[in-house]
Amino acid sequence: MRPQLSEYPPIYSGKVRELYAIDAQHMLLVASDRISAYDHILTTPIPDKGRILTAMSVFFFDELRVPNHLAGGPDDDRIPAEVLGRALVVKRLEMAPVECVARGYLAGSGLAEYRATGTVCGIPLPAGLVDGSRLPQPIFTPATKAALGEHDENVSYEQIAATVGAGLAARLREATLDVYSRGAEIAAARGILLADTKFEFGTTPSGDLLLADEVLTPDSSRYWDAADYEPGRTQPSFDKQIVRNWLTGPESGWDRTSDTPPPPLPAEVVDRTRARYIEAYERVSGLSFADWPGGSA
Ligand SMILES: N#Cc1c(N)ncnc1-c1cnn(Cc2cccc(F)c2)c1
Repeated sequence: MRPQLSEYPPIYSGKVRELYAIDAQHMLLVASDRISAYDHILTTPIPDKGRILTAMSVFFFDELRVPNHLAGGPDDDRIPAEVLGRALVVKRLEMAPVECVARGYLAGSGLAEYRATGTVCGIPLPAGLVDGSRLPQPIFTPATKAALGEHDENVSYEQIAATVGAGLAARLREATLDVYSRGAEIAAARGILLADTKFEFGTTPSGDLLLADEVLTPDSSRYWDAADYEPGRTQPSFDKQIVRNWLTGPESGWDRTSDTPPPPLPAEVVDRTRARYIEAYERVSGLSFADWPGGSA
């Protein structure tokens, strides 16, 4: 008999995910069907988004064979039926206060910093790079964890070393670049470019460094379709472009420069977006989402 979610005390509620306490050593990490766009949490959920992104994390945890915080499988008995397939039992860790970002391509805040300084997080880059340029090699561009609703702040490696110590900083950089590079290689072989990603790591009482949080999902990474890749412009998001285009198009009636919240999404936009998430998972993993636990089936 599975427990009720209400039996687990809530610890933290993020934009699209929640964290609950199971016991002194374990937590329940729950991914919702909520989607964000233009710094707003939309009122319309994308059915199965939580399950699809949980499946993606589990695929990469397994495929990359990285020491990680998973304490059970997606059908672990401690997972309540109402969140089965979109929740994972994880080991409770001492989390490093660092957003461990790896970038293989120039986009977002990295592009803005490069245009202003020629560097990202203090790392000098070649002149002449444009929006979407592939970098000569992936770079570690850490950030401080911002409060809910705020943007993380890019910081230098030296600042991270001063915060967490040189030893842990070096371990974080090495693990971040290793996991990103191998994950990006798997995805690229299947026509999906992982432009950048954000990892979180934690340590066990015995000092082991484990990969935590979600891994290489479209919420923690930029997913681009290799078939549409063209440096010199903003690349379309594999998963969110349908929503972005509708919200900024004439049909939504929404002005993203206003303070008004985005309107609800039409069913067609929801359906196409759900299909994009499933396509991303099935292309990257080679697995069928129909085989993933939970859902109405
Ligand atoms: N993962 C993990 C983790 C762990 N294994 N041990 C201790 N703490 C964390 C932890 C704390 N904050 N977060 C971010 C986060 C993730 C998911 C949902 C949320 F609401 C918030 C992760």
